[in-house]
Amino acid sequence: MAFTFDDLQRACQSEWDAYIRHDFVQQLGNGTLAGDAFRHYLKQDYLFLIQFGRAYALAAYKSPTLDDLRQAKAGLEAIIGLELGLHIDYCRQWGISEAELQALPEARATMAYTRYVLDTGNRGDLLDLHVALAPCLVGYAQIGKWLSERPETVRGEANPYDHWICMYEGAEFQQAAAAEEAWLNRELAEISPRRFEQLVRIFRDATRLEIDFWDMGLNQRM
Ligand SMILES: Cc1ncc(CN)c(N)n1
Repeated sequence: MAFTFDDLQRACQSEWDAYIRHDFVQQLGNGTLAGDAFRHYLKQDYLFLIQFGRAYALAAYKSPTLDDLRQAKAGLEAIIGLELGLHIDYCRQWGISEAELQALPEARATMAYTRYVLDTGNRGDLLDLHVALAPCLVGYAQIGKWLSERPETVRGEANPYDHWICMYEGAEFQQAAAAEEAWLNRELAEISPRRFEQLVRIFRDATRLEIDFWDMGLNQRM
């Protein structure tokens, strides 16, 4: 049997749905999310993206083939080149300067998630690391698509979070996530059922940590 990314998602469907359709996401789509909750999330996400940049750099270091190395570089570009650049501009529009971002302390949820991924990558192999990274890239692409398709989502100037939705539903982010999913599908096709179960555990844990990250934003917890 050849496993795929969809099998990973199905194995953790309840956690995956709780992540993709989290209250934070729904309120953001409806335009009703409290501004302070969004600002808290934005600040922590800056710190998150820097650590995830390191994780993709670790994936590059662990890549045995040129194809693997190119995939790690594409992930690094999506996070550091595309997303973090837009993020810094976006923070400025929300009254948060780059100097303020650089001086921020990390919330516990940020530390827990990012260090879990780095630790998984350090002690495991390249596939363990990409599976731990998948909820980030593939998950936000699904969130962007889900928000753009659901009828309750408020679009345009009536929603202060419309730019955020545009970033994740946009072609560049969607293509980066599709490339990551394709890489995962090639690797998952080769593994045994026992190895798949090990990867399900990693995927579930990373997805649960994404849920905690949304909770942290909603509750403005440090
Ligand atoms: C917490 C989190 N997870 C995922 C993404 C999308 N790269 C993000 N910006 N922040």
